[in-house]
Amino acid sequence: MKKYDIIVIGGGSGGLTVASGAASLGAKTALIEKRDTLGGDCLHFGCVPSKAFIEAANEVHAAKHIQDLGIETSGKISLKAVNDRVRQAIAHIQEHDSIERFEELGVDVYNGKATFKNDHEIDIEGQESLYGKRIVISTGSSPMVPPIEGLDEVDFITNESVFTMEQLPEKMTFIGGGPIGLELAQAMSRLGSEVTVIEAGPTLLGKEDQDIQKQAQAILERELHVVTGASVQRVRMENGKKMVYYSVDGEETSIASDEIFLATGRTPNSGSLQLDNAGVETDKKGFISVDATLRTNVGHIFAIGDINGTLPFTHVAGEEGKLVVQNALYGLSRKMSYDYMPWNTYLTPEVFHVGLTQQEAQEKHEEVLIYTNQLEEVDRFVTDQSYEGFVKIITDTKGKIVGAHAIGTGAGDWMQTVVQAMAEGNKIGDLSNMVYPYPNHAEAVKRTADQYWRNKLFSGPVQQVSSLFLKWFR
Ligand SMILES: Cc1cc2nc3c(=O)[nH]c(=O)nc-3n(C[C@H](O)[C@H](O)[C@H](O)COP(=O)(O)OP(=O)(O)OC[C@H]3O[C@@H](n4cnc5c(N)ncnc54)[C@H](O)[C@@H]3O)c2cc1C
Ligand SMILES: NC(=O)c1ccc[n+]([C@@H]2O[C@H](COP(=O)([O-])OP(=O)(O)OC[C@H]3O[C@@H](n4cnc5c(N)ncnc54)[C@H](O)[C@@H]3O)[C@@H](O)[C@H]2O)c1
Repeated sequence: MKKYDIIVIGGGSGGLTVASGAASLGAKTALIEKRDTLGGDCLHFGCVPSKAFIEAANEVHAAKHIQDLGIETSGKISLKAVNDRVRQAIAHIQEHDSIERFEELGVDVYNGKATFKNDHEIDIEGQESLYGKRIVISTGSSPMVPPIEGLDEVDFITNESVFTMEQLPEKMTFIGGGPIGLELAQAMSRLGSEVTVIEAGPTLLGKEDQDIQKQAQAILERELHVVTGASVQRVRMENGKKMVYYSVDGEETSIASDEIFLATGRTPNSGSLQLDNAGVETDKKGFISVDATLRTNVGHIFAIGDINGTLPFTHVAGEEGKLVVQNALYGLSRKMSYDYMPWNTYLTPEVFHVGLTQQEAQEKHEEVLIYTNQLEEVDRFVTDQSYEGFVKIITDTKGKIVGAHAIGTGAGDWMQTVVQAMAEGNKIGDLSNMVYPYPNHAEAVKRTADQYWRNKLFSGPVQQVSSLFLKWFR
């Protein structure tokens, strides 16, 4: 049996970070991936295809609206052509995540489904077993299929099938109004489908700051039919249409469409690992429980990425991977912190999030200060004619940033300056002290932060001392 310093199960965002990091540090490293290719969900069914798809849909949308500048356009959308572009993006990035590249880095890559034989030995379907001194589980997650009557009889689409569709459905119903549902619902609508989103919760984007939720929903409702607070009862085929029956406030209604897209959350890929053989514990939903050092209850087995049920994002899986390389190889107990972990939802306009929402901050801190700025007050957004949205920065009473949120075109890029400030322990006033080239989008951050000095300097003792001095000086 081959012996390794570290075995990584799952060749996605988290697993690849660990495998390349460990091999680069000289550890004898094995990576087991059940699919033929590396890259995981992010590359094949998640971030990469969805962002390529969204970009194509936004180009179609822009082309339709170019008439405002006097140019006529006509023609029909080819969903196949859109998805060909998606495949090109995947193929380009796949080169970076190729098996050959990882082998060159010194990783032994095994292709097959991994299961635990015991807490140190892993079986690979149809192949030899491996021994690992340390084991990292990074097997990701899959679309969660809720127990809705009829879903086993009516075909539905998920993020795993949408990027191979060739025909644009005339009407689509999305069940679930989180990031996956909304990003793709808006894209489908921009390509020309008539889209309805049915969300069980009281609002869309349940994890966002409430003011952001409100504005995002108002903007999306111009392009999508949105139903919130809905309980989906059943789905079934009727006269060639896919019917979704749901009720709001006890009143039942239905909607007919050509396709149903399910985006109701994620379920962990832990079921087939035979974790019991290793004694690794999961929570009730099957997510693998870890402590802050990302160790499971079995000290030499770690779990990172979607499988541990913390924040299901590619960059989180990557950061967790970096930490685990240190903890696993050198026996350290460094702790993972999610305090300044940003995320961005790629709607138009984008929705950016870092730290606490206003609601969370007000629960956690005795007093918080809220600074907001509308994008219509920032010249670059005005010249772009794209000034819908706002920035909100939340601080404690000493100016320490505890959360920041934005909705606006490109927010994920220009809000990054706030993430850097938070990570370096800078305060809101520091964001105002930087120089921003005029006219850029990040000035939205500066204008929000300027309010801190305005409040500090132009009210209270500083203003009083200043006016006394000016009186005397005259
Ligand atoms: C539509 C969509 C859009 C998204 N957009 C974004 C985005 O814009 N930004 C962002 O940060 N995140 C985004 N995400 C989330 C992101 O894709 C995940 O958080 C990320 O892929 C998680 O990485 P991971 O390593 O945990 O799992 P994965 O990348 O899924 O990797 C898990 C790997 O393990 C393999 N595997 C599973 N079981 C076994 C087994 N028993 N043996 C061997 N191999 C196994 C799988 O085949 C897979 O390759 C999106 C997700 C979706 C679905
Ligand atoms: N831009 C990004 O970074 C990005 C994009 C897409 C996905 N992701 C990641 O993927 C994760 C999963 O996304 P998601 O949107 O599937 O999950 P989610 O849990 O964020 O949202 C699922 C939504 O479906 C609703 N829902 C659940 N069951 C329902 C039912 N029976 N009927 C109606 N509504 C129902 C929930 O209330 C929730 O609002 C996200 O948390 C995010 O971390 C990130």
